[in-house]
Amino acid sequence: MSSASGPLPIINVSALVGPASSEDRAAVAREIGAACRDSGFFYISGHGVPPELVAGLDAAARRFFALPLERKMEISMNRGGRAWRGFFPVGGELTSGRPDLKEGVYFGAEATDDEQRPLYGRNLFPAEVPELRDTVLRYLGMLTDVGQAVMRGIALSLGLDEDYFSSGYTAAPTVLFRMFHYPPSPPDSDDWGVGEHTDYGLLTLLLQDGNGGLQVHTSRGWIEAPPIPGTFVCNIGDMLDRLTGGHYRSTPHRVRNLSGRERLSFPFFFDPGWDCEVPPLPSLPQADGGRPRWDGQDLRAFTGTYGDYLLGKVSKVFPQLRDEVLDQT
Ligand SMILES: O=C(O)CCC(=O)C(=O)O
Ligand SMILES: [Fe+2]
Repeated sequence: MSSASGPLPIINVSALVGPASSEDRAAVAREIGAACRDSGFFYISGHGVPPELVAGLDAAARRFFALPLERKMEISMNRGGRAWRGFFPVGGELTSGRPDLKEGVYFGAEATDDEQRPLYGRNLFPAEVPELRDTVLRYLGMLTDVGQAVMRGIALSLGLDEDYFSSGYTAAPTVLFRMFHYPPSPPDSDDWGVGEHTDYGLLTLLLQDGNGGLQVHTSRGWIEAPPIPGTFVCNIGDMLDRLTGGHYRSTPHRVRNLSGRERLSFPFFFDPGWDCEVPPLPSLPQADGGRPRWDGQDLRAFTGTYGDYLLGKVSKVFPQLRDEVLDQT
């Protein structure tokens, strides 16, 4: 499969993060809207997340992944129960039914054990890398603010009030965070670190190390989304595609690590509240005339809450957790 190197826009979102004039916010919102209608992928700069925090996260994650497998298994996902937190080893996660060439740790907003819903609860942190706890929790807090800021721009770009999401779908957002380690793939490999997929919710904010490997399926074909220091890759998920009747694209992407080095990445998912239904916005007509999606799924046909949607997806990614999660729902 060929993949041209294609430019995705870099959008400075500082006017959405801090105080700014409504003209400056509207200008950023226009850039975001154009990127969402085009490939659904763009880079953000001016987000205000300190480089030391990013460097600290990378260093702590590298320390964790360098541990022997049995140490990492001490925080195995099997121990996270239906909170869906913890470590999974290489081959332990499926994308589109195939095992991925990566290992990782799932985190989310920190909650107590008595929270009564799946995919929510206490995080599992490794005893051997004590600094990971504060680093991850600080990062989650900052990225939640960045997520709200980008959603302000998305609201404005759709002609909505800038607080449309923060006072509704993201008043109590579903926040999930992962750190992934992709061992190097042989140069002739057919296997994917993450197979082709779209993300499930509203926004993904991805931090990747310097090794590259992310590819995005735009209307011009597969293009690379190389790492750009100081930025996050931002892409929109299925719920924003559904809300906008297909105007904003939830675009397929995939990863293969051909760098010959260990690749780390950190996707942060900023999604609607668990109990929210996310029907199409009445102000927008359907965009794509029923064009079939990459996986044949019809996003408009789904009924239920975002929690229902997410559980359906999770049970395909981690079949062994399905019974645990679904039995207790
Ligand atoms: O690791 C990456 O660069 C992307 C990961 C990804 O697409 C995902 O977790 O949804
Ligand atoms: Fe993704």
